[in-house]
Amino acid sequence: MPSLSDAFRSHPVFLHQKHPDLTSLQELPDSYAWSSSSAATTDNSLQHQHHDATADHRVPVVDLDDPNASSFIGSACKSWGVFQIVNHGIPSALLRDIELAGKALFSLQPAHKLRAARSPDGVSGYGRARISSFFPKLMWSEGFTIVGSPLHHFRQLWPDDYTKYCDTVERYQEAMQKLAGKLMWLLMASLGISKEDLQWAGPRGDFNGASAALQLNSYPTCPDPERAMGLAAHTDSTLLTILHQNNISGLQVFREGTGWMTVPPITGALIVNIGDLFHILSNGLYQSVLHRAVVNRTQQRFSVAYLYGPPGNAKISPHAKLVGPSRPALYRPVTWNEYLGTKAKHFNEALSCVEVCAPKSGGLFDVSETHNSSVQVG
Ligand SMILES: C=C1C[C@]23C[C@H]1CC[C@H]2[C@@]12CCC[C@@](C)(C(=O)O1)[C@H]2[C@@H]3C(=O)O
Ligand SMILES: O=C(O)CCC(=O)C(=O)O
Ligand SMILES: [Fe+2]
Repeated sequence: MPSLSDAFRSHPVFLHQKHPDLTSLQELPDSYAWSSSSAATTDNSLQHQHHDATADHRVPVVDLDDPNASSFIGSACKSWGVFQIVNHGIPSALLRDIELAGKALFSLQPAHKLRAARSPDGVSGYGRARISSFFPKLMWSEGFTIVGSPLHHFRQLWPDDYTKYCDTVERYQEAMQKLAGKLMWLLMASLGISKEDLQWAGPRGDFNGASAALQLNSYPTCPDPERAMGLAAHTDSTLLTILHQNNISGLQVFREGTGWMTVPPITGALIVNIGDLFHILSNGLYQSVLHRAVVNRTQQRFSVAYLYGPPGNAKISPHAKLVGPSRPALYRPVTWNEYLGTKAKHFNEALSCVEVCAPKSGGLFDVSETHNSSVQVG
């Protein structure tokens, strides 16, 4: 069965590995300047959105212990594509431990971190975001991707001390896998899809064989945050992503008609966002949300994304229950690896690459405008 580690073998992404020590820079180098003036007031402004705090303008928060959680999640997905969850069952000590592991990793000396550098055709390891190759400017962040066991890379980083960090990552992966399965069924229930209707979830409906990547992100303090970009606007190529951010804000989601909205940190809450594969599965009913991370002058920010996808051999297509004479299937079947390959080549156009027919502008499910506009540098 193809594994996630094979995804980039035929689509290597070449990024110059030399990473300056961002923490030592007093001024923003031109190679990191996404906008020319710090007084950017256009739509692409990198500044945090100042919005009124009415309920419509806040990312929904769902209590997973609420008996109506599934229908709240359904409405959140239709109108936002993202929501925060509380009472999710992940112990706060585990969230703290994974954050400490990330902090320890990113505070190693630059040359030391490169011992665990990601190779161009590999998926795991230290480096810039994969999407960097699509932009003329560099992002003010560093990342570490883990698929499967971190043992090999962690041994390079901490020859005497790797077991405790491996243990944290394993516990985190296990807890996230369970939570992701639970979220999948809440999402399915909100669409009227039951266990019998989803073959690839396995006979017990536990999504055994599902694949995932764990992405640790660090956003060092930045001397000129209004002109820099932490992580450029993108959608995740996942079914869903579960994100833990430390108590420093920076994540923004794009909302049609409103623009960029900050997702405020809530202690102990996790953020869930819909990815492109769920967008396909739901036949466009739940749209994958465009998001980005901005940086700030005074506090280093960390985030941990659990990028969850189907088993390697599963073909994801619009679910039969969501397809009918008045609603034809909008996307063709794809495996996760095929989709990651398409993303590696076409980035934010990947979703339109798997559309069944050419996008019709102004159509009910036409998201191409949002996705196109995201690649512009402001
Ligand atoms: C399983 C995945 C999903 C990946 C690629 C691969 C491993 C790393 C993931 C991310 C994490 C950071 C944003 C993103 C856009 C990136 O550059 O690397 C993600 C990408 C995707 O969602 O497409
Ligand atoms: O750091 C964040 O808030 C966003 C991270 C993200 O989007 C990702 O890792 O895919
Ligand atoms: Fe993301």
